[in-house]
Amino acid sequence: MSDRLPHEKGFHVSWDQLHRDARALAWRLQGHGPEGGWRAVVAITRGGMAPAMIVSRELDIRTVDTISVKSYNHQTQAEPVIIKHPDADVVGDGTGVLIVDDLVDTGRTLEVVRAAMPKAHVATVYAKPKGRPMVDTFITEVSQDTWIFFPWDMALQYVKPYHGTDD
Ligand SMILES: O=P(O)(O)OC[C@H]1O[C@H](OP(=O)(O)OP(=O)(O)O)[C@H](O)[C@@H]1O
Ligand code: HPA
Ligand SMILES: [Mg+2]
Repeated sequence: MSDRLPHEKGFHVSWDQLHRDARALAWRLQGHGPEGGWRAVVAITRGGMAPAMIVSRELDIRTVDTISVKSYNHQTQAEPVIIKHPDADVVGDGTGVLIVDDLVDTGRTLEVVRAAMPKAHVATVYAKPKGRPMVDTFITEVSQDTWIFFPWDMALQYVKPYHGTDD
């Protein structure tokens, strides 16, 4: 985690917001594939799976595969390694393939994914400035010192009312 901290700000994303932003991503991608259209979606597990489901539903892409990149060993960042590849028959050199992830931060994950599928189109819902050059299409940019909290990592909880507090 070391080079991902500290984060001054938090950007909290609800399921509803994620759904709308992933739909906006699909809208932006529609009709922008190569000749013949988008052939397949490859989700970067695990965070890319929910956005990939929404994008593939909106664009009616039935072929969906996954790529799994392991970047962290306990809490130490190591060189990212692909521990599960998508089906080679599905992706080929990546032409017409949409790679989907929830966000790009430093861009290290996408670096290895792009190297494996150089001709694929990379789309993320959110992007931070450092990793932005690794993405072809995204929806919302947040600053590098912002931590994005996704709905699968959060729960609704009680918040104390303002009254009765000193300031
Ligand atoms: O641009 P980077 O600095 O490489 O960071 C972005 C990646 O980090 C997170 O995944 P993580 O490796 O934490 O795994 P997860 O998706 O399984 O939560 C996020 O979902 C992106 O895939
Ligand atoms: O801002 C973030 N939020 C959640 N997971 C992440 N992985 C890298 N950066 C982030
Ligand atoms: Mg991830």
